[in-house]
Amino acid sequence: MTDSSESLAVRFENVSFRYSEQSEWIIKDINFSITSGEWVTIVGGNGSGKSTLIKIMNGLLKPSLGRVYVLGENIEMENLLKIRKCVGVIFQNPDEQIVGITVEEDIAFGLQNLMFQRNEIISRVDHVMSLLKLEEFRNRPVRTLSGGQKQLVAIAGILVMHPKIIVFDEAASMLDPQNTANLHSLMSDLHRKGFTVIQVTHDPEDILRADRVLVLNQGRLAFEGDVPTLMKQSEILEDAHTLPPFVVRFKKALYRRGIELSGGCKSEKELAKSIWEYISVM
Ligand SMILES: Nc1ncnc2c1ncn2[C@@H]1O[C@H](COP(=O)(O)OP(=O)(O)OP(=O)(O)O)[C@@H](O)[C@H]1O
Repeated sequence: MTDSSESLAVRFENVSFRYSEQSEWIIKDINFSITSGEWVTIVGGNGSGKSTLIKIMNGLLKPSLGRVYVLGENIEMENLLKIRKCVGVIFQNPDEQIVGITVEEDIAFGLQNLMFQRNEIISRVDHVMSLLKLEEFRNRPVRTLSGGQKQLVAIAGILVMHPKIIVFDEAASMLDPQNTANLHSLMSDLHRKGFTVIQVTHDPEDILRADRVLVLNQGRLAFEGDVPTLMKQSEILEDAHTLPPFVVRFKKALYRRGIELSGGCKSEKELAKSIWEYISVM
């Protein structure tokens, strides 16, 4: 069955999920849409259902109730392979995604499985290796790499498949600051090129990069909207065991001390400008 609005990357319609008929509901009657090309960040406390939601999104789990559409198509058994090709997910633990012996073999695995031409495989693998600065590891056995290096290999293995929707499920959790910054710039690059980027994160600063944010609280969708709207209701984040970004906490702390800053505070630069304007008229 096909949904008419193919400009939507993902649509959840009244989706509920539980792992077995006897167990508790993990996802509770969730509705949302993600437009193609959007950057959506999903936050929420531990166990709030973020990874479960992602697994439903790429067909790894079937919703217990409701419907899920990816690029206009309802996820069904018959189109699972197609859906998984469209939605590339980079999970938190790279060991779950590593399949080849050497780095090069691991990255090429998905393409080989789908019988891509040898020249195409070589060109795509070379491209992602250079993008993620993995060339020096080309012939290394993956098991000899560090956690962070394995994570980069897992990311390469997804990017090489050219998915239209790329999900980063706490993908930076094993990366050092340098590689985290590289990953953020890669995500921005993918977003600029028109890919749909979905990020699951516990880092409050990531919220500010998103076009839109979904907040999960114990399996319910507590908020769906843009960053400025969420920042005006940052208690939604706190209720969902998630810290608001530093600039919001700082602005609030000043407010409690009687200092009310005007202007937006989407970045530290904007915050500094608002403080400058405040003290300039004192
Ligand atoms: N395979 C499973 N079988 C049964 N329950 C599960 C399974 N996987 C997850 N759960 C439960 O589902 C709930 C949501 O888990 P999920 O991993 O989706 O949360 P999360 O928001 O991604 O958490 P975190 O931030 O800690 O990674 C948790 O209570 C978890 O114990």
